Amino acid sequence: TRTTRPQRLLQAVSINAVRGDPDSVIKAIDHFCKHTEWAMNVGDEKGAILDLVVMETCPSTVLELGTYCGYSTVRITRLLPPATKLITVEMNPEYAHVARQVIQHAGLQDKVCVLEGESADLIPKMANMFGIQAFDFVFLDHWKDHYLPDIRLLEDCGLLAQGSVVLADNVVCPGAPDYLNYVRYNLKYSSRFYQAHLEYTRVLDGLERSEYQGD
Ligand SMILES: O=C(NCCCCCn1ccnc1)c1cc(-c2ccc(F)cc2)cc(O)c1O
Ligand SMILES: [Mg+2]
Repeated sequence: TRTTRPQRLLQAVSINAVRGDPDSVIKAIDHFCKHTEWAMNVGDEKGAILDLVVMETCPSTVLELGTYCGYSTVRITRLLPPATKLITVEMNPEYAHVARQVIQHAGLQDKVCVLEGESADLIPKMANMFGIQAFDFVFLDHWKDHYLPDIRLLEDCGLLAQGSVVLADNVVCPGAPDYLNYVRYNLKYSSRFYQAHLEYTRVLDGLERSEYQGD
């Protein structure tokens, strides 16, 4: 049977990227998506904004919702100091399997935990599972209609603290209008928009950075 797009992306990584070198993994995926086959990674343009927000946040606990093939997982984790941990949630087992191999190729497997399952089921268990209080940085890149319910769930589970930064991909395309309305007009958040383009295209898109102001 035909291979899947994530499997073809992984093959491009295993052929073109240097084991243990996260930047070569990122470059191999971007090259594959620009020249061979589009895939829904955050990409290089929005990825550079993601890098800046991560670096200015200096997080010690990170949550990503929506792993896909692990591109943004590698982008974020390569910037984290040694003692930090990144938890990433993927409900599609096939995506999760490819992501683990991409993350391993980058040599970052010891700093990443790929959780398979629904974010709504997993979020309430995270404090106990990992012995954490709050996440310093959250990257939203899963189903766009789950952004709002999941940020509310993170609040209700006490997993956001004053200064926690939530960065959301695709707030223009495909869009997350209910989420944008919530973070922009709710006094619990200080929010700003970063205009960019849909990965590997000229279609308008952007990221929304929302800082939790505390309860
Ligand atoms: O749907 C997206 N991501 C979620 C994938 C499934 C997540 C599963 N999951 C993981 C955890 N819980 C649930 C997405 C889509 C597009 C896009 C844009 C234009 C277009 F024409 C087609 C597609 C671009 C992105 O950047 C995206 O992120
Ligand atoms: Mg996305």
